[in-house]
Amino acid sequence: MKRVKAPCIARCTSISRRIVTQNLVLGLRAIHGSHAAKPIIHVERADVYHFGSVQRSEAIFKDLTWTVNAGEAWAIVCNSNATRGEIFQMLLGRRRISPVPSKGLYPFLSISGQSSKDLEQGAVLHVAFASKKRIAGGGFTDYTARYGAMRDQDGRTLRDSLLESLANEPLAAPPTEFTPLETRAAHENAIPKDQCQEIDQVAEKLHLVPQLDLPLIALSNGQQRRARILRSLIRHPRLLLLEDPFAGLDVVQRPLLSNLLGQLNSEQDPFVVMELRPQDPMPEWITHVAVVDGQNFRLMARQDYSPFVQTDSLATSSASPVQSPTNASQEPLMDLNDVRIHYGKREVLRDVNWTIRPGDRWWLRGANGSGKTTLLSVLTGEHPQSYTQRHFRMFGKPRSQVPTVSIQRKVAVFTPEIFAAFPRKLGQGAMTARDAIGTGFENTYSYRSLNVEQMAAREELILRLAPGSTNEDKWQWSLTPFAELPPPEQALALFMRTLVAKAPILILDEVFGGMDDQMIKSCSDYLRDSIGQDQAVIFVSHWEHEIPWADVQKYQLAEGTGSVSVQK
Ligand SMILES: Nc1ncnc2c1ncn2[C@@H]1O[C@H](COP(=O)(O)OP(=O)(O)OP(=O)(O)O)[C@@H](O)[C@H]1O
Repeated sequence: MKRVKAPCIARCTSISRRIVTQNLVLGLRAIHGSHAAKPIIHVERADVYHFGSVQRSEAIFKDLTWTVNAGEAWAIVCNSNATRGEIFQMLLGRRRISPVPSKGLYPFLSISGQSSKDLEQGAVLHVAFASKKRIAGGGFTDYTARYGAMRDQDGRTLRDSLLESLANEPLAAPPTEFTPLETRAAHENAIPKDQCQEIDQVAEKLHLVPQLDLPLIALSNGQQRRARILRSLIRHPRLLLLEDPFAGLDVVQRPLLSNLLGQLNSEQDPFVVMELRPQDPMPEWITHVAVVDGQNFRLMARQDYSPFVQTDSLATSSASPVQSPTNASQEPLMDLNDVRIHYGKREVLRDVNWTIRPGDRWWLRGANGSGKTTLLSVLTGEHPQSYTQRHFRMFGKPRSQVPTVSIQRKVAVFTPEIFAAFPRKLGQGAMTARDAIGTGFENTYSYRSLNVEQMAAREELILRLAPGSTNEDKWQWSLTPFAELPPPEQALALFMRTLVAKAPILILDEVFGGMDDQMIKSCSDYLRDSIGQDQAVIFVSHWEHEIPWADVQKYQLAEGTGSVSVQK
């Protein structure tokens, strides 16, 4: 069994005592109130609005009727950017429902539905991964701190943060008639005896045990996503709402997580409702699908659902895939020999040998935590250890002789970290979509004025890729404050930011992760047909169907070891 730190046990015990008292009170109240099986979610012929809107024409959804019963497994698929996530916002009490459901939004909780009381008690938990529209203060957050010389014992670990969230947030919703008998008994007696033990158990199911005692900041993107699900599960919600749970997960983790969620839902502990992207494969265990098209909400049995897009390779659907030019004689843009990155004794990358030349099209692959982001931070010069590599040349010079500002102009980057960190200020000093795109010339994060040529390059890109059917629509879109755009359109703007300066190297890490099908198609077409033959592209994705080129060189990071093999 996993080693448990002594302070952790002490903290666990006090947390447990508090939870036990809370659960006894809440549990008895809910069990007495429960009758026959009641729906989990129930809305009937309701219109859904943002708070403050009154006109029926302003409704987000009209005539919404939806019932989720125990024994069913629901997925929501939203085909429109404007309404993505809105169903969950409604379920979280952040939208006005008219008329208010007479038996509450969650009849199974036996507590008045739309009041935030049951939500506060942790009965319904929501895990979303798309960036919030705006963040506190709206400024840029430095995502490079994790590349610093952090040792395993430094900083707040994942385990610390889980224990803190248990201590600070109310957990353990009241048991209901669907709560399994053993769980109900546990609620009534003295549960949970050892929160630390439970953290270990749930972490094992999510394949996160090795990460529990790592600094939180060190977790990779896919590890962080699973850690957020872990954080929710240990709080014992009765209903778990998950938005895009499979985005950013590698090919091994996706089915493992899907199986776990299917099992939890079938055990009704908790019930699970997911919102999936149209391009996501539908898990086997889903029995019902709700498709959101604009204001309409179409309900269907799983067998009647036909995916909006086929998950065939985008590359093979192209009539004329662009071939990489024969470029072996060209001077390398980047040349890495025996690159090694380590944190104390923890070796994240070793023996990395990679040559990137003009015109290359690379697909960088590897499991969650295999070191892709770390390797990219070496290529962008952001990783402090990029200076100390003995054999790392960029643009014909040793890395230590190339100023970071000059690298920023030559390497254009989109990563989930940049997407999350990009400033989302509103009001005075807010950037519009076109301002955000323009920051790509200097690869900065604040507004810069552009020269005439730069403005022309930006306009061309906006007319080609912005949403909208007319040039006027596209122009108007570009004037929208960046922070006001739905997350998929923010991703599109940051994709354009990467393209605008026609940098010699483009790094596109999970760039299509938050986009809708139409955007993916037009961005993919652009990458195939419109980027320069001399530009090199490094494309990172866990989804083969996202790769734009039929003819792509593959660079594989082997899981766990950081050793590298090259496949062509
Ligand atoms: N400062 C640090 N200290 C210790 N370990 C670290 C640190 N930063 C990263 N790591 C570890 O390095 C490994 C590689 O992380 P990285 O983010 O590069 O993975 P990745 O391949 O990009 O994963 P994902 O597909 O999930 O994005 C992870 O196991 C991570 O926990």
